[in-house]
Amino acid sequence: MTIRIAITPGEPAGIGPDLVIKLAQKSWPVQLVAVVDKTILEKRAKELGETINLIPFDEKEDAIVAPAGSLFYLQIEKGEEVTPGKLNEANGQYVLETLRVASQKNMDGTFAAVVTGPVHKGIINQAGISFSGHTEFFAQQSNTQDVVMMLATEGLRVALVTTHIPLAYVSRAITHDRLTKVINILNHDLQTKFGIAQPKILVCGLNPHAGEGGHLGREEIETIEPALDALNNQGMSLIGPLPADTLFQSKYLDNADAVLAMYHDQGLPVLKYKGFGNSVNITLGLPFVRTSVDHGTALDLAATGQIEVGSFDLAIREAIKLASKKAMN
Ligand SMILES: NC(=O)c1ccc[n+]([C@@H]2O[C@H](COP(=O)([O-])OP(=O)(O)OC[C@H]3O[C@@H](n4cnc5c(N)ncnc54)[C@H](O)[C@@H]3O)[C@@H](O)[C@H]2O)c1
Ligand SMILES: N[C@H](C(=O)O)[C@H](O)COP(=O)(O)O
Repeated sequence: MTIRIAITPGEPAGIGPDLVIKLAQKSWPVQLVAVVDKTILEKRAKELGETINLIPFDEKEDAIVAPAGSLFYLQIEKGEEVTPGKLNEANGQYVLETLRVASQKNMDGTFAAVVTGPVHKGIINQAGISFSGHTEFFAQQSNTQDVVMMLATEGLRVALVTTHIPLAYVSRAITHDRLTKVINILNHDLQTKFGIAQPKILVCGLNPHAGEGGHLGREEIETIEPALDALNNQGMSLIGPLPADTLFQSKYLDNADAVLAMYHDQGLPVLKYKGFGNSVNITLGLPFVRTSVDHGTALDLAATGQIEVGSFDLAIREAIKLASKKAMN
């Protein structure tokens, strides 16, 4: 059976439409369906000097693969005309609607996965909608209490305890309960989605030098160590809390399956330094498969043709892999 995957191009003034147009130039072994206002893709294709044949998606028909240069689309009306590189809050609601529809149609089984292009969190908030990221939005849409953001590149996986919150809130968000839930999801998904029987997870401390025995912060002693001890006693292989500044070296990473960072900019700069443009963002713990790019809207490059498509390509390939595995179980 042919798998169907939803694609949301994200912020229309950014490079999301360009990515979709470029990747539709090749053939895929699944039915890709862009959840989009088709006029955005038509206009951007013209600006890029590319051609794309857009086919209306009918969910009642059997899933079929589109030939190279063609792409199925599910129409969502945009707010206003799009100028490449220029954010317009009048399209904030449109962007969210593409995500809402993709989420709902993953929940009802129409699609086997969703691959998201980059959105601009700021402009959605400026449109009056509180939004911190796809990860949190899809969790809310699917009524999932706890999900985990994990980015992966060749040789490194980094998952996060906290995601899109101000640094000032991080310490109080790292609780025994949150750590336990995140680690359970990470451990479970490494086993079931990535086939690792006994995942080895390196866990970062929060403070410099993992708190230096309590002299540079006490979260390690009071919260992180007790949570890791309890989970290790249940049979997990968690190592830490380790100083985050020295754990990203092959001595530790070669024997590990993932690193768990306490906050966004503790783990992701390392991951992106190693593999920016060749990494994928995977949401663990959701009831459906969701992957995404490792980069943002790159407003400066919209409609220039100067973009790298590696991360989006990888995000689609990873979604196909994960959705195929899920379909077989
Ligand atoms: N998956 C997502 O939705 C996602 C991910 C990261 C950032 N963002 C959002 O994107 C917006 C802009 O963020 P930013 O400026 O920090 O990061 P960015 O990734 O948009 O840009 C950082 C730099 O990388 C370059 N770049 C990014 N993607 C590229 C590509 N595919 N090919 C070539 N060059 C590329 C840009 O030109 C820029 O110089 C923010 O609103 C942020 O929240 C969204
Ligand atoms: N934290 C992600 C990154 O730095 O690549 C990015 O902001 C996207 O997050 P969502 O998938 O939750 O939108």
